[in-house]
Amino acid sequence: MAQLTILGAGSWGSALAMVLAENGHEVTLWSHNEYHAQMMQETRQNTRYLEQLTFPENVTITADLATAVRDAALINFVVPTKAIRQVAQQIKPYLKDKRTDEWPIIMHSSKGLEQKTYLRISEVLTEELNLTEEHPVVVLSGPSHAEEVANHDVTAITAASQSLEAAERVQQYFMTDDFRVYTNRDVIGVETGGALKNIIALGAGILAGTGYGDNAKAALVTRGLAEISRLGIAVGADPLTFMGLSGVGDLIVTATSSHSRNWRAGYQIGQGAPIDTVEEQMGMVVEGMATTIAGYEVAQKLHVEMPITTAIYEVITEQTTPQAAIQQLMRRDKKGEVHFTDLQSVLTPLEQDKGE
Ligand SMILES: NC(=O)c1ccc[n+]([C@@H]2O[C@H](COP(=O)([O-])OP(=O)(O)OC[C@H]3O[C@@H](n4cnc5c(N)ncnc54)[C@H](O)[C@@H]3O)[C@@H](O)[C@H]2O)c1
Ligand SMILES: O=P(O)(O)OC[C@H](O)CO
Repeated sequence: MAQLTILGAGSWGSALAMVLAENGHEVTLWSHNEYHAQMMQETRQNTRYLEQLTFPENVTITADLATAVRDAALINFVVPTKAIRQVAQQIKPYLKDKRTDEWPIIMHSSKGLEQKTYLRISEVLTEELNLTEEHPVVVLSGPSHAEEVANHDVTAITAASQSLEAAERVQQYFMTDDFRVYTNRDVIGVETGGALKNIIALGAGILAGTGYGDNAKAALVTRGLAEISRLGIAVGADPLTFMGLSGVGDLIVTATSSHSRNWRAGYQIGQGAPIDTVEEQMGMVVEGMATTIAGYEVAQKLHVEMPITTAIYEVITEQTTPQAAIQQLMRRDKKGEVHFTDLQSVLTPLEQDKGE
């Protein structure tokens, strides 16, 4: 059985460590917080982030990066997006030599876009770890609340990589009777779907907190998916990916569930909580706040129309209220719903670019 490492001992890192351990692998779970690591190693619980889980014996918890990384066959980054680059820089000295040693699979299971650069997480990892086409990143993404995975509820998820072989190895490591993994080649689509759905989940929480009902939620999720697809296609995603687990699947699970931290943060905003306190009060990462800013800025830069994202951006930057933002959205110019021909008009220039 393989030696596999998870970097980040929050709710998702802990749930994924459990999945791998239940498959018989030797798992090392790294926390950047020494006290937290020691408590988890002693009590075999992660009461701070995922209290229902008991770590199997074959999970070792450490705060020592060298121990975590040195002999790993797989290194899975599961830290908040804002910490990805820094953690990648920290592990660099302990990685094997790509030219001579067996190189570990580098993967991540986080969901976001880097602030200011708007890079996807796989791009940040590729940049920092000098990855090549021979060793591309694998992305694990899809509808998956850590709490439900910890409870052995049924989950289906996607492992995406430019290397089908690497994606299949990840599929093999993670797949259990209640954790089903599909492979996918569209890294751009899988990552943009996973990141941008957090914006819409935040919006769904805002709607619910403001008192709107199911019609509004369905409108938001459906038109939100149109926006996610539009931006995703503009950066090179396969449109069909947004119909899959990491697209509409993740949007449903996040925008319709009170398990979602993004939804809950939005709900508090809708209820009138001061915006600057919401993330801190949650005590866990709420990727949707930073992703809304990055998503809004990149849409502006690429001239992609994203009215819902813009409305949520204006609410969280306190330029407008949820009620005024919703009214503004409803009073936009009359539109037709997107048809296949519209999609073609987006795709054709992109296809031509690829051919040149
Ligand atoms: N929780 C879920 O259900 C779930 C499911 C799928 C994907 N994700 C994604 O996984 C990522 C991690 O989320 P989570 O739910 O585990 O978050 P969390 O808030 O539960 O835990 C975050 C972890 O990251 C650590 N951390 C914070 N700053 C750090 C830093 N600078 N360096 C190293 N570690 C740091 C924290 O100590 C904590 O252990 C996010 O991108 C999230 O969107 C979460
Ligand atoms: O709790 P959230 O909102 O961070 O969402 C968790 C996962 O991304 C759902 O797939």
